[in-house]
Amino acid sequence: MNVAILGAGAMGKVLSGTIEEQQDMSLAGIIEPRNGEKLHDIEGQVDAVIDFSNPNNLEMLMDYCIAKSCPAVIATTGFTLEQQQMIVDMAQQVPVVFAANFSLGITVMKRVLEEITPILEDTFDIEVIEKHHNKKLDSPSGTAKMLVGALNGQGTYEEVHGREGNRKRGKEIGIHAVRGGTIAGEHDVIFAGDDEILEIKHTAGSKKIFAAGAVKAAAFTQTAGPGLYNMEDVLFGDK
Ligand SMILES: NC(=O)C1=CN([C@@H]2O[C@H](COP(=O)(O)OP(=O)(O)OC[C@H]3O[C@@H](n4cnc5c(N)ncnc54)[C@H](OP(=O)(O)O)[C@@H]3O)[C@@H](O)[C@H]2O)C=CC1
Ligand SMILES: O=C(O)C1=N[C@H](C(=O)O)C[C@H](O)C1
Repeated sequence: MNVAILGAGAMGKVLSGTIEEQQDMSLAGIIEPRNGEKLHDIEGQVDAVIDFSNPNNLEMLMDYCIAKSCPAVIATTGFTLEQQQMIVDMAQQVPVVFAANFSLGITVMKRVLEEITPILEDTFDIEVIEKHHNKKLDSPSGTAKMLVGALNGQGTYEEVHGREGNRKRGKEIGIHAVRGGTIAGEHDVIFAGDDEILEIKHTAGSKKIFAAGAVKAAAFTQTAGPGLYNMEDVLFGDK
């Protein structure tokens, strides 16, 4: 299959290397919108577009994928609620895999959190700490938001970002974003109880894990009908 990449930044470059290593995949093109390049500039067959770029490029991605009936793998984070709705609408017409994190470890971590949170939530305080490189634009990370969604499925907790000031801790989940150096991505969920702490933590050793997951997602779209899918669907076949 021929895959186009939207975004020639850090992830776009790692992903192009990963695609070139695949036996049954080739790179149809890598598009950098900041240089005025457009998906429609790509000549030849495109079987899926993988987007690791910026929310500002969503309209270009939608226009192209709908016009060409081309599946999309959306890895970009930091979309507004309105843009997330645009992705839902787009998925009525073409297969879309949309996930804040394409690693196997985080996909499993989300499942683990959904399982254990109901057991712990009445007696343990929950805090989320994420750490990323100093080039990252959006905070907190898309993954942290997704994990908080799993922790706070019923919406019973106040979500407190970067706590400061003087007040007692309430029924809340604290969310903290650290930025520095070249950290590929770390997500730590802390359940703190009386005299005991349970931590569930994922550390990305490099950006390659996200590229590998995105390639799996692109392959998944080739046999999927129009619809919105996540990494659980890709890795565990939930749909
Ligand atoms: N779902 C997942 O598993 C993962 C998701 N991501 C997400 O992928 C996205 C890209 O990450 P990464 O490659 O590290 O980021 P980079 O900043 O290295 O690359 C982003 C690309 O998008 C371009 N871009 C940036 N701002 C704009 C803008 N305002 N309008 C148009 N284009 C823009 C950049 O151009 P320029 O260089 O000129 O700024 C660059 O080419 C991020 O949203 C990140 O959170 C990252 C890793 C894993
Ligand atoms: O920008 C990054 O680098 C990453 N972004 C994603 C996010 O916002 O969660 C996924 C991963 O943590 C790396």
